[in-house]
Amino acid sequence: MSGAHLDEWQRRSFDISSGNCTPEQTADAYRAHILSIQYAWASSQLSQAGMDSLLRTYSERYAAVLDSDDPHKGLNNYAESALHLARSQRNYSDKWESSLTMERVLELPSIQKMIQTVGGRGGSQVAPGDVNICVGQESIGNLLSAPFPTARSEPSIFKPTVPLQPRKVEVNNTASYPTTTFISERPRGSENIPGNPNSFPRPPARPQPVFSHSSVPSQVNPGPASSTQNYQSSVFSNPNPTKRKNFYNPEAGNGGKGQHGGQAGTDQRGGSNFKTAREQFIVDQQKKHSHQPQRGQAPGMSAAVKKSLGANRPRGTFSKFVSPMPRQGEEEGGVSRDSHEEPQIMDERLKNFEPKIVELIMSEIMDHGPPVAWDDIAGLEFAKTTIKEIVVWPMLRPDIFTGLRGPPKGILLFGPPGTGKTLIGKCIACQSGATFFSISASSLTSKWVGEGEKMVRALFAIARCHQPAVIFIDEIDSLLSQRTDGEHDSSRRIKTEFLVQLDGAATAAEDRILVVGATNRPQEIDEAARRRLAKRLYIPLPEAAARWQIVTNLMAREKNQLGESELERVVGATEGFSGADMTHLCKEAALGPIRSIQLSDIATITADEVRPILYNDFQEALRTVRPSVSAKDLELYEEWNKTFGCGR
Ligand SMILES: Nc1ncnc2c1ncn2[C@@H]1O[C@H](COP(=O)(O)OP(=O)(O)OP(=O)(O)O)[C@@H](O)[C@H]1O
Ligand SMILES: [Mg+2]
Repeated sequence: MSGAHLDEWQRRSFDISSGNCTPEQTADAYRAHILSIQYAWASSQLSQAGMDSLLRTYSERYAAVLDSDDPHKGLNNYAESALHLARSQRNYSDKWESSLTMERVLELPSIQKMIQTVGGRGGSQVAPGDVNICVGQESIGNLLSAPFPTARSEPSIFKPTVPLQPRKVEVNNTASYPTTTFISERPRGSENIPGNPNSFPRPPARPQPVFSHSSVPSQVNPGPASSTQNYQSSVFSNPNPTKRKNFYNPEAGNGGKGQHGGQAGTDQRGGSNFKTAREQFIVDQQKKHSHQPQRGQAPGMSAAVKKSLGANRPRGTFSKFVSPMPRQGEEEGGVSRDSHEEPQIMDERLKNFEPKIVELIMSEIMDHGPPVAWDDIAGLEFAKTTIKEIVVWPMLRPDIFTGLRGPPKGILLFGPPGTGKTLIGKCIACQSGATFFSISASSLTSKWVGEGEKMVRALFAIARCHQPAVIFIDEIDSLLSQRTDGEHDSSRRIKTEFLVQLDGAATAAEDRILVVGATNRPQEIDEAARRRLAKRLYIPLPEAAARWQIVTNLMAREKNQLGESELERVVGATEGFSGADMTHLCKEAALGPIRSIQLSDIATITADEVRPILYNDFQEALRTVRPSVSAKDLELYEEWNKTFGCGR
């Protein structure tokens, strides 16, 4: 380095090390050092290696002073200056401020020209309300360009013979010039916000908005009718009417009054997503109903639509009552019923029932669970055929199932536990297409004396309103067990009411209500009820073919290596098993591959690596799964079937 540079360098270094420098001076000194180093290198007074070394040293020291948050040693101004930089950035959230002021706007050439134009046409007659100037994005251009050429061609507009009233304009008389000017400074983007208070601040003493459609007829001295219309049409000949309206007539969106206000409101809706509360309600209702599930049924089975009727809704103290009544216009027989629910009117036949009870019954309507097809029920061919004959066909062709061919009004499915009685009930619900009520005995028995029989009456009344209907009562023995002397009066009354209703349903030929009861204790059913459940179908334990089908159906969904002969051996080993036992056995066997996995691998093994189900797994499972129906029990069922059953 040159001598001068070195002297300067030394002086600065001395200053820094003296300890008398402020952080600002230290930083300056280091910055000067860095510049000197660069200068020395650029003028070949310093080698590259020396420059690198010195630059690194002094850059670090300089940075240390800048970033140090010790007020005696550092500036700690890095973040500050960054924030300062950030603050300087203009962004859209900054409030936009126009450079136009009240005073300056009058100096604008266009304003001057306008003033001259008006003045040249006898400006003294121009009332304050004739000129409105809005300083904003587009409004000034629109106002200045649109109305005045029109005004020139139709001078009557601006030369009213009757002195004009102070009118619908915001007046700002800051200047001595008689023309009334209203200047509004708006933040950018506020013009599309209806009712935005920023968009048009108005002094309270002047309640009418500028160019308000609704205010024009009432505020302006009418003059010639055509004048008013021309005036308005020229004012609103904006290529973007919606925008203009939003800006000038914030009330339009709120259902502006009067001819123009109404129109503006309509236009605005057309241009935006605004909906009235009623429109929104209708849209919501349509959406809701378009998602309402319909019962699965064959095409053409419109008569057999199952309504959910509120069964999907969670029940609670405050849950809204959904009337189960058929809608107006719905045919009595339910033939033209569709799934579209609308607010329903109370059915005459149900007016005597408490809504609470009706709702409770409606909540018992079987929901549309996973669909069950007839083929999902293994075996039980006789029962299935009979039920189809009694339930499905008469529902489809009520015209030919009349008179003696009329179907029975009551079915009893009885048999050992786990043989598919409830499954058949679900299948009827899915396949018959009738309104399906699934009632458990417990829902009909209430702790309130007298409620139970009301429930039974309401149940049948509602079913009558929703014909064709199937009332499925699982475990019917608990509801219709034999009446004994010692039993409680209320349960006795429920039974009696049930029998009466069952009788009514059975004798009313035109009613299409079918009661299906299921029980595994048929011998406990009251004899009067037994008579009314005329078709008593035995649901026996599955035979070999049915067991085969159950295993095949279940295994089809799993990875397995079960050969034909092995399957046969499984079927042979499960004599006396119910359908539920077979399902249990398959579940147990399916766990075999999982049990064979090492405990250490269970967390990491992929589903594909799990081995298929083998015959061995069934053998293992057969060690733990036993039939749930004893031979003795079976004899009782066989006996009862022989005595009361309708099977062959
Ligand atoms: N015939 C069958 N075909 C296919 N699966 C069956 C059959 N019978 C029973 N199952 C299986 O057993 C399960 C229990 O059947 P379900 O509930 O219908 O028996 P249930 O006769 O109503 O018994 P319970 O008298 O104890 O009420 C069914 O979910 C089904 O998986
Ligand atoms: Mg059952």
